[in-house]
Amino acid sequence: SQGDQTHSNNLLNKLPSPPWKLPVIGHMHLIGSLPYISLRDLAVNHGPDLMLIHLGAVPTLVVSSPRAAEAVLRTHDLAFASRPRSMVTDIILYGASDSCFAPYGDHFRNVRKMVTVHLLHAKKVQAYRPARQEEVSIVIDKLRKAAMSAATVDMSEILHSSNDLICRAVSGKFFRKEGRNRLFRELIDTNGALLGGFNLENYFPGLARMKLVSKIICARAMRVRSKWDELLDKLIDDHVANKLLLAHDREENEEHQDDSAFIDVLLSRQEEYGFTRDHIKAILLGMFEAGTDTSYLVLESAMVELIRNPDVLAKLQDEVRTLVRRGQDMVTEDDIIDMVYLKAVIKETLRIHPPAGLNIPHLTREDCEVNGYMIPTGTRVIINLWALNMHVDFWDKPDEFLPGRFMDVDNKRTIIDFKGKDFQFVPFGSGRRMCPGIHTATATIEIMLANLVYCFNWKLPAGLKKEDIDMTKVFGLTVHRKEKLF
Ligand code: HEM
Repeated sequence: SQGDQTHSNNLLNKLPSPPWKLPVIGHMHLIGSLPYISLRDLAVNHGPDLMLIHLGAVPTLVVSSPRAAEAVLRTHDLAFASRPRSMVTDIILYGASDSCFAPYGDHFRNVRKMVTVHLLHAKKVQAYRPARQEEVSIVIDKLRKAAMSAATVDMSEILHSSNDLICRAVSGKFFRKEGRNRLFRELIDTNGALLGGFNLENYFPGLARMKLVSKIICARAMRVRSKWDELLDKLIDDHVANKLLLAHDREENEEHQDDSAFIDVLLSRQEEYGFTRDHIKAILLGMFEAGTDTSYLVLESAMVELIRNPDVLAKLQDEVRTLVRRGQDMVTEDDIIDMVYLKAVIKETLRIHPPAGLNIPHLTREDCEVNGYMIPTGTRVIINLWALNMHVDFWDKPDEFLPGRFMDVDNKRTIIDFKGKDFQFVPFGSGRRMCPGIHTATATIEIMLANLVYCFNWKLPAGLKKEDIDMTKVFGLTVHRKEKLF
């Protein structure tokens, strides 16, 4: 009601906020092409912990310090655990019934349980070991061929195929059938552009209510949605048809490990959870969306940093090559356990290049007091994960790539965890909305990176210096490099 709105605005107006707010667009003109950097720079002067920013007509709380992030993601986790809805998520994600954009409630808890208990828990991640090894060896073989003819390789393209690992886990071994992997890639890219970024309709709800504008937005989203729909329907039908066959195979194989694809697990528990076919599609789509681009971007950033920092690359190769038994063709996951420097390099990559610079927006479910300010129900909240990773109170020379900062004094283990407890470093978020894919992601990144540096020595194409690597980034649901890495 009008009264609630006024009450809410009165509370929000007490928060620190940058001046220069304009009519209609609010602070929008202050946000550059990389919002996490613009927002950090604004926060330094206008709200180092909490800052209110008006993006179009929508007031948004921006959280920029580890202290404030802890208050929001841990102390008041439950109050901050919902997600804002938008026309686009409603269309593309079947009424936001997936695991990423579902508002907090019974359905969300159900989906989250399905995802954490049956799809992404540590044991399941273990069961995918052979599949990971196989997918990594496909990449290594491609590189061996290129190396033999001393050809320049497009690393962005090669590493993009680490997405195949997730597509395979989600949809089964035969995802390459009929060029589906290529279609996945195309659709995931389009989704990222639609769901992430600063889409106008999210910030000008008035605009979205206008018939013509909403027609245009809907048409764009519907086009993507119908392509997904077709692909997911085919996948589901295939799997239903194969179910009997699979059940038979299972009985044959007593030593069976549960490496069945997410889609099969979902279908086998559909009734138990009361999921509709649309729910299943939304959950599958959410997994493709959240699971694919992220790991590949970390790998690409890691390779960029290793090329820019040859001493780090040498040290990493030394560790990996020492710990792998002589004569082994490839690194296995058993070899990785003691590779401490490898883990430090991955952490430092996640710190400087978190694939999600800002987390997925949260929405408050009730009025809640944080740091002396009352945050009203229904407030949109962004946590600037990148700003936490760069915070000068917590990091020495934050701009420099120094994996050693994550090693303990004896070089025996890494320090500062990314499991959501050290709030200066939460690249996976923390609390009820924390990334459930953390084990899958780390397993994928570790085995791929270890093999890349074990099997090959790396340098830039002739004539290119490391200063020449273009570090320009592009912002969407995830943060991409503008130029490919050769
Ligand atoms: C390096 C790789 C990855 C990073 C850095 C990452 C990071 C994140 C972040 C920051 C969030 C949002 C947290 C929040 O809103 O507070 C998130 C959510 C999520 N991630 Fe990941 N992620 C990665 C890989 C994966 C993978 C491989 C999967 C699945 C296979 C996955 C599945 C999800 C899901 C389902 C959510 C939504 C959770 C919810 O809303 O309850 N992620 N991730």
